[in-house]
Amino acid sequence: MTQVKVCGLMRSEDIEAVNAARPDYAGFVLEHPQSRHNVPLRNLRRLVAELNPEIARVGAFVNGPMEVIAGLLSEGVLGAAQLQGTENDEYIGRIRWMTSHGRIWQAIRVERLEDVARANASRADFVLLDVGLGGARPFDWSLLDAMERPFGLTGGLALENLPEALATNALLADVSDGVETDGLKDPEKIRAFVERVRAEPAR
Ligand SMILES: O=C(O)c1ccccc1NCC(=O)[C@H](O)[C@H](O)COP(=O)(O)O
Repeated sequence: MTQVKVCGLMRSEDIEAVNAARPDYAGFVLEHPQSRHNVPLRNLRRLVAELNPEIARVGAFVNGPMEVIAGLLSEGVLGAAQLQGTENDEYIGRIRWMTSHGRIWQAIRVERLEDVARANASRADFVLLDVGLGGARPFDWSLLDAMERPFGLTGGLALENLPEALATNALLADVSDGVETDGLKDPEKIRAFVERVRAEPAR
C-alpha cells in the first residue's frame, strides 16, 4: 500500500487536521529559518505531543546541525530525518555514528539519469525523489524506470496529479504546498489527498 506524508506542519490546527486524516507520516521543517514552514524546536515538541502517536514524525532539514538531528532521533522526538540539502554519504555516516535510532531519508531532485543513479547509490535508509511536478518543466517519468530501490515522490504533488504520481509505483507520496489554501494547511485538502492515496489499489 502506498504511504502518505503531509509535510510543513506548523500549527495546532494542522495537527488537528492530520490527526483526523491519518497520514502515515507528519513532516516538520526544522532548523531552516529561511523557510516559511520552519518550526522552532520548542514548538516542535509541543506539536509532537499533540500528534496522534500512530502517525510517525519526520523532520526535514537542509544541511542541518548533525548533533541536533542525531539528538532528536535518539530522543524519539523524530522517527526519521529527511535530508533536503547537499548532504552526502559522509554526512549520513556521521549521523549514523552519533545515533542508531530512527531512519535517515534523503530527498534528491531528479532531472537527469545521474540523479537517479545517485538515489540508487545513496546510503540513506530511504530516498524521496523530488520530481518538481509543480514546476514549469515537465518531468520525464521514464527516468524512474532506472530506480533499483523503493522510493517516495515529493515536490509539487497535489490531488490533480496524484493518479499519475501513484502510477510510478512510489512507496510514498509526500505533499505540503499541494494541501494548502492561501499558504495555510487546508484540512479538506489534506483529507482528500490522504483518502485518494488510500483508495489506490495494492499493486
Ligand atoms: O517546505 C519547505 O519550505 C522546506 C524547506 C526546507 C526543507 C524541506 C522543506 N519542505 C519539505 C516538504 O515540505 C516536503 O518534503 C516536500 O518537499 C513537499 O513538497 P511540496 O508539496 O511541493 O511543497
